[in-house]
Amino acid sequence: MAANRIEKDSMGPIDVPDDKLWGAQTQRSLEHFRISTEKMPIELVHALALTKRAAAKVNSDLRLLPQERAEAIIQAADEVLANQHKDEFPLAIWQTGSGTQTNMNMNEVLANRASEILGGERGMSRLVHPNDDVNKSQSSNDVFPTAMHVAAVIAVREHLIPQLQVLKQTLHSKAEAFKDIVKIGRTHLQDATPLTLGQEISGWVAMLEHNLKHIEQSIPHVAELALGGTAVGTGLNTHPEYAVRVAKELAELTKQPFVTAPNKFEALATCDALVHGHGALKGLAASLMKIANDVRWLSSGPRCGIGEIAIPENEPGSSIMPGKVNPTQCEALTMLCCQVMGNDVAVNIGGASGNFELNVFRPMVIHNFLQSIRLLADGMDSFNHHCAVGIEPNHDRISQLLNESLMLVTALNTHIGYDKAAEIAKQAHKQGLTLKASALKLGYLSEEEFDRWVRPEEMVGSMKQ
Ligand SMILES: O=C(O)C[C@H](O)C(=O)O
Repeated sequence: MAANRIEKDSMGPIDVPDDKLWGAQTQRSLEHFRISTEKMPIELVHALALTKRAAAKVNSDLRLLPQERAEAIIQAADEVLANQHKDEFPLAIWQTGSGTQTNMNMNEVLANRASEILGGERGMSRLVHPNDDVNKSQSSNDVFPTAMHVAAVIAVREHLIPQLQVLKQTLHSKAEAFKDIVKIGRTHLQDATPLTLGQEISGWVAMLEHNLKHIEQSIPHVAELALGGTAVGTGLNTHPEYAVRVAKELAELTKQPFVTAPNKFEALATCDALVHGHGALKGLAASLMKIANDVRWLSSGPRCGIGEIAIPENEPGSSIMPGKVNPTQCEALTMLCCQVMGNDVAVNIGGASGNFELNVFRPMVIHNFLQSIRLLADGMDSFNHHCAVGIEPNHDRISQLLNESLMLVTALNTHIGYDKAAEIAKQAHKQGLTLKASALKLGYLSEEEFDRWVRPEEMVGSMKQ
């Protein structure tokens, strides 16, 4: 057991383990919110350290904070960014809705560590104050939303978008490689007219292209930062140049397009940017769900399903059925898409529930947002490497199903009319005949006409993928 020291806040003294850098408010939160296992995500902790670093620099430049103290805070923040203090941020997502306790957790850790860097000690005789120095020109109400946006933009641009581009490229190569393979189409889960496998996959690629655009279009709003609004958006206790300077500093530190929010009241009172951004993530989940479902249906079998494509066989599928292999990557991807859609509902309800000057659903919103990004990015990476790259056509099965299909009859519409063509198809289906045999039996056309008119490869149109 580590020894304790006494830390104090406005509520009075409280014991804190001596080996920890956090202070009284972190300790109170730990004791009052023993709720579930979800902790503040590391991406958010890092974004908060970046925000504190930027604020200390700008406060020092504006001569509001002694340079020596600012440098110590910056060094402490850099240590957090280098994961040297990763056990110092133990707080639950399910805490105050403004994120104040996590903001104070960071303020306390940086103040105690900066004090040590300056040759002082941690605890009540520290040389750096959590509120007066580390939190200078700030309120949780502008700091926490800023850290949320910093974490979200970095996660989207550095983790999600690269994986989305890789999967899109893999599917594009498949669409090109399979552009001449004619197969039967399906609508309503019933046989329809033919298309090429390349055309079918090109639809998936176009879906991902649209998803990418929707996600990119959501970034500028998320790149607006609340910092400088302080408690209610008015900027009380800040220098007039602070908001613009601190956003610029964060943009330089992260190489991301951050700007100060033009309206701090909106930035504090809502989570609209993340609601909109998560909407784009939800859209991606909807697309991935359709793609993964199509892949597993097309690869179903191996003997008794559709079986038009083969996918990599990665691991045994069954503990009881020998030799069975399952489309497990599709299953993982569709499951995580469900989770992202659920997260979207939670983000929407949280975003819709702000009151007056502040939205207090923030830890939940950022927890869901970052989880959705991790799920989608890792999920696409896994699906790409262990499934999509290995998709191959099963030529025999594709031509078998194509030639057995009744909807090739659609090509006869323009020659003998819909009604006679329908009669041919229905008779073929009822009597188990091929289309040609049925057509000849009804006497609506000659064998030579059938062969000339019913040509699947000429039914796929000129739609390029
Ligand atoms: O923690 C703060 O800076 C403000 C707090 O969220 C509040 O508005 O009560």
